[in-house]
Amino acid sequence: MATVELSKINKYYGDLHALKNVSLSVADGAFVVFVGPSGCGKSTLLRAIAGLEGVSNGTINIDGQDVTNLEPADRDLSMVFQSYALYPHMTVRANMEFGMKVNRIPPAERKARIEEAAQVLQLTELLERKPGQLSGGQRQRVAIGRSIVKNPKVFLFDEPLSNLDAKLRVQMRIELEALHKELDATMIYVTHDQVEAMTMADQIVVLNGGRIEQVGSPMDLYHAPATEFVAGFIGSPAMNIFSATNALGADFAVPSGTSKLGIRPEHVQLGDTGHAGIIRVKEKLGSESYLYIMAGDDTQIVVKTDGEDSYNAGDTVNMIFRENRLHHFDADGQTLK
Ligand SMILES: Nc1ncnc2c1ncn2[C@@H]1O[C@H](COP(=O)(O)OP(=O)(O)OP(=O)(O)O)[C@@H](O)[C@H]1O
Repeated sequence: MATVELSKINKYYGDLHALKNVSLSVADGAFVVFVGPSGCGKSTLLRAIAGLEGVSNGTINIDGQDVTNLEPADRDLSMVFQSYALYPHMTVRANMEFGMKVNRIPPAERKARIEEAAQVLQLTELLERKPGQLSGGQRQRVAIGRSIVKNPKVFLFDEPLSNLDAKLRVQMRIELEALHKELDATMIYVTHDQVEAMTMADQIVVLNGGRIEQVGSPMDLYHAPATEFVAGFIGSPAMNIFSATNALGADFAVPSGTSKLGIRPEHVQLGDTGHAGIIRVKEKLGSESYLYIMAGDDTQIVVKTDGEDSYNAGDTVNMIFRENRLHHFDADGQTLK
């Protein structure tokens, strides 16, 4: 277990400024998730912590030690990749043992660690199989097992669940959360799936264009996004964001300097009075539905309803906005307090 401290990290790939002055403190035992759109620098930042990628300037401390110029193998961390990166010709046991052999862990200790990890990850029956004889989820568990047996100070995960089908992804997500509690380990996890971020993280780090946009607990980010970008990125379906000066926005009393307004789909209700709109599309998800409503001025508002509602595409409806749930953004995309 360990803390991770990043201080003013910059990374250039030629002219491309991929990481811009990134500073971050990861607490001992925290589960921190990096999210952001494709190309925002998530993987680069994780690989920089791992030592797989050098930084142009700035420092990385793990457990109080400056590791900025250390080789990956000397940083005492382990990384689980999207591709699992298992050795196909080796059994599960040999895959898990390999790193420990390199680190000269004695055989009895290796055996004990493998058996313990196999039990936690339900791999005991599979230890003598080769990766080709395993399902995707089982392979992923082996990749995680290989990390656990190394007993690292910090676990790094680079989109480890994105090759799994939806059901298995949810299962593995829950297993990883349980594992985090059981090991009490510091974990840093990269994903572009904001549901994974919301459900797994103690702290979410939202990256945008190589910069940290906001750091906070999932609920902080959901309820108090610091910027329009975070407001639009966290939450599914996304927050409705519309101009403060169009026909819809002009109806609200807003703080001076407000350029745009935002409201989450569950904070708009349908009733007998309110802003009129026409339902363009209704998406039925079973337990809930999303109504895509045209509210004039080309403003589309998404409203979340329960799965039992009787609205249909083409219906005219009235929307009631819960004004205490409105978010106000200035012209620079900053949230107005
Ligand atoms: N080896 C490299 N050489 C040059 N540019 C790179 C290299 N690796 C990444 N980049 C660029 O750096 C930026 C950040 O890339 P990075 O892979 O960290 O993004 P990401 O947020 O992980 O994206 P994704 O979700 O698509 O994996 C991108 O513009 C990318 O094209």
